[in-house]
Amino acid sequence: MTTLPTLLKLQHVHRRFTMGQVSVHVLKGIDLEIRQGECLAIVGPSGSGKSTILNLVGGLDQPSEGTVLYQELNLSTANRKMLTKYRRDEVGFVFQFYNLVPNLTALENVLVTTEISANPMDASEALELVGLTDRSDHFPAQLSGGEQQRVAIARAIAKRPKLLLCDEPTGALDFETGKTVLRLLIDLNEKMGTTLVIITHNAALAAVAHRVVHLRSGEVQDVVVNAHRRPPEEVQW
Ligand SMILES: Nc1ncnc2c1ncn2[C@@H]1O[C@H](COP(=O)(O)OP(=O)(O)OP(=O)(O)O)[C@@H](O)[C@H]1O
Repeated sequence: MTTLPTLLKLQHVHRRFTMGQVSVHVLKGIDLEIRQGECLAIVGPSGSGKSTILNLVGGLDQPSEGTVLYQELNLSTANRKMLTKYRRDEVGFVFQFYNLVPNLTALENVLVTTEISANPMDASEALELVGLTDRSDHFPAQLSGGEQQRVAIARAIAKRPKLLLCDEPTGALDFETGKTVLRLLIDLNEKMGTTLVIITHNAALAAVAHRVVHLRSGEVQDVVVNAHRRPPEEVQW
């Protein structure tokens, strides 16, 4: 994986949040590269700054200091319009609690994305990729947690993002269902070349990634290349 080109680069990134008199220094000088086509896991204890990094990488937030570069685009200085375009065209998001629209069917939830994307796949094709064609007309409440997460993944990938950002994607699922969802994400990474970033507090999950970033108190402790990646089916947690 070492020869893959860089897709996204964080340089000396700091993030402070100020509330009244109190300032919290959450990210303390992060240097990190995300490479094209890799599966990168970011692990660390609760509060270590994982979601804060994901928000910066996803163009949902900007650093207090330092640079976030997506290819030629400087996300740290980009204006709102540029960030919106970046999120719309380049990034898919998958969250722990799916974030589906409850009164839309599975297909309509995917259409929400495809209708505003430049080069989307058919919403039905995206549902087929996650194995849910027969559930297209079902509402989220009629689907299991794992199925809802698969709809959320279909929604995220339907716009063919270069980068798929997953925040605790299996966090609300039981062990077996979690493995199915993880398998789906790994397949997307391998078959479609989508760059995958998975953040989790569950270190065991990181065995499926090419590289693992260990985060502690807002600093990168180390970045480990997984010499022996495990298929999701073999991961225990
Ligand atoms: N908007 C904000 N305002 C103030 N503090 C914030 C804000 N966002 C995050 N923080 C603080 O930054 C720290 C890191 O939060 P973050 O959500 O990035 O951690 P995390 O590693 O993703 O944790 P978890 O695994 O619990 O989701 C926490 O102490 C949090 O309270």
